[in-house]
Amino acid sequence: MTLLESVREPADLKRMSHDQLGVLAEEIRQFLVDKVCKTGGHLGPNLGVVELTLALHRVFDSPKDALLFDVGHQSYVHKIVTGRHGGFDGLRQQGGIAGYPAQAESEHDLIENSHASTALSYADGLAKAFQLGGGGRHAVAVVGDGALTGGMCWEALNNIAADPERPVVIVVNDNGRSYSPTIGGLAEHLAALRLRPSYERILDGGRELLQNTPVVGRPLYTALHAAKAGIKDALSPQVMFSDLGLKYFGPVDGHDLAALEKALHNAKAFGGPVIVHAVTEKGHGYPPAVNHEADQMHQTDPIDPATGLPPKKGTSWTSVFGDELTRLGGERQDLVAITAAMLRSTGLHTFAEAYPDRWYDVGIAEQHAVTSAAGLALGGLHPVVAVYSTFLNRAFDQVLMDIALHRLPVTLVLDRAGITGPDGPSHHGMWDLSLLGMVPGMRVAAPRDAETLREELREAVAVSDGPTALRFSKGSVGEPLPAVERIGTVDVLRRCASEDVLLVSVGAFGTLGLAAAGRLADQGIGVTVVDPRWVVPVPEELVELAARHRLVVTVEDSGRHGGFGAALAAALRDADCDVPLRDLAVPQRFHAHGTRDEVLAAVGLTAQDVARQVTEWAATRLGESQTEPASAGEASDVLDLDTPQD
Ligand SMILES: Cc1ncc(C[n+]2csc(CCOP(=O)(O)OP(=O)(O)O)c2C)c(N)n1
Ligand SMILES: CC(=O)[C@@H](O)[C@H](O)COP(=O)(O)O
Ligand SMILES: [Mg+2]
Repeated sequence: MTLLESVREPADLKRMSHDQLGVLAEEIRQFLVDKVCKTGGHLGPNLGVVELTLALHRVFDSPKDALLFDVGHQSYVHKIVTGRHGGFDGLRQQGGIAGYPAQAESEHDLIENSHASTALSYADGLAKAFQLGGGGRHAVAVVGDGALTGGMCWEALNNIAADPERPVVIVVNDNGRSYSPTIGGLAEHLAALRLRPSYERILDGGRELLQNTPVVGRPLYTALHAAKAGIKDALSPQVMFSDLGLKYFGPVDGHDLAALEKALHNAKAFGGPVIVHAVTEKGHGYPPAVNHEADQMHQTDPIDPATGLPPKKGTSWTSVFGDELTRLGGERQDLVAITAAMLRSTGLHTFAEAYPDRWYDVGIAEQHAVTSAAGLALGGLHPVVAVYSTFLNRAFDQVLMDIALHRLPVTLVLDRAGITGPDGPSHHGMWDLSLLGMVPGMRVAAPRDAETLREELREAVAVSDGPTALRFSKGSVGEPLPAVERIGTVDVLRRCASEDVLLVSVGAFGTLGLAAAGRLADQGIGVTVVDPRWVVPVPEELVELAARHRLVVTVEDSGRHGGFGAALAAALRDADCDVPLRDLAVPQRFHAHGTRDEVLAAVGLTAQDVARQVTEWAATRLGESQTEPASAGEASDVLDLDTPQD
């Protein structure tokens, strides 16, 4: 049995010698590479926190002490040492362990957030609860240098520092990277500090020598120590942190277990809010990750462990967006781009390479991204803010009150909209339509393929009297879905003369809508399929078209509450139209991880499910005549004109 297999709980770590822990760390690294190369996941971040996590579980007593991981993508080692190493073959897979902490998996997992910059706020709250409960417990938060660029961290620090006895231990895991390299003034401070581990080692060595030198040694050491303190204060955010009332320990080599334990023990004994600054390397110990040119394998698909290379994938929505924005950037000098620490994963890197002065990385700071975009627009520019759909949640008030209230020309590009899959409930982009549908003056487009993405992006940045947004899925963009006709802004994808059933497919669900219509045609049910293209506000010509049908069905990869179907139903009511409408959408609950297709199947959003639902509704709404399946060879009694071959 390997040492890794022998670890069932954190207490097992406390019985190990440092030599054994060194062997264990290497076993864990090999284990992570073996498993995550097969399943995909956050390989780089977790390779960087092996020693740190071992030290944390040796010094503190989880779950009596609360161990919190900001974002939580770097919690695989924590899962390994809390009895879950057997679950890694199913990592991020349906029914398998999550890629983030999960309360249902372990008493050691407290927060499953995955949205960055929240751990310090949880820690502040937990620490207050521990103080009220009689003390003796610590709230320990591991926060990355990237997460530390998020505004909530500074709100929390302000509160944590308010009480000199607040039992909070903040472990800054400083590897110099977010998804993108970490930016900003704080990053500069941390970088200045990062230089110091060697400086500390030199001084430690000098201390040894001088303290053993008779007569002159000790006074000389005292003078040097004073000089060090002066340099340290001048050089470090220790001044910044200590001015905030936080004791600073570090920087500590985040791969030196003994040094980490020493710093954490000092922090634990301090009795008030402290910061331990650990300097780590993302991907540490696995060169394909350390040297990964894009993001040090922040998040990787399944890869060949020997080469670190993933299998070839199709053209992504993200790359279509990035390329078209770069083309637009050559035509429009007023276009500028903003990322929140995710330059490449949102596809903005091509624009950034082409126009180095017209893009901004604001750190993991979506609220600032949106309101600074408002500032750029007030300055006469047209900003394009690219974020993942789920992270826009955080900046809703900024969209509402800083952009829309001023009717500013800002375009939000929401990647990973709809069900994303392996990252689980906090990453499914299922709230953007519900949120943006509430914003006065907001216009939202949902492209169905590469061509409509290019077209709708151009339409969006052409709007100058208010905000616009585009939303598209994670992954490959799929086959072209040509229209047979355009009515206003609405594209007809499949025409049925009977005008019995109108199926409205939103965005990438155009494929789903056409496949369902094909199944229904086989049953003699004629369906016209349309793509609204612009889904907020509901196009008037769509309301008119729907009013002419006997049954309207909408399908959308977004939350049902406040989704497109709900908006179309309201528009039909406002038009005094009582055509029955059925809205098929993502149920308003948290959906566990799995592949995108698995999660969609679990909520009935497949062509088969949609066809079955429509058949049932048609039977009740349209009477028997529409549901008599045309017998083999007999033409169905529904004329399907111009029906494209499926
Ligand atoms: C609000 C929010 N925005 C963006 C992300 C996407 N994201 C996940 S991890 C990450 C980088 C985190 O960097 P850091 O905190 O330094 O941790 P590291 O990966 O370096 O260990 C980002 C941007 C997120 N999870 N939450
Ligand atoms: C933790 C985080 O927010 C991302 O790293 C998340 O894993 C999304 O990754 P993709 O960029 O693969 O969608
Ligand atoms: Mg980092």
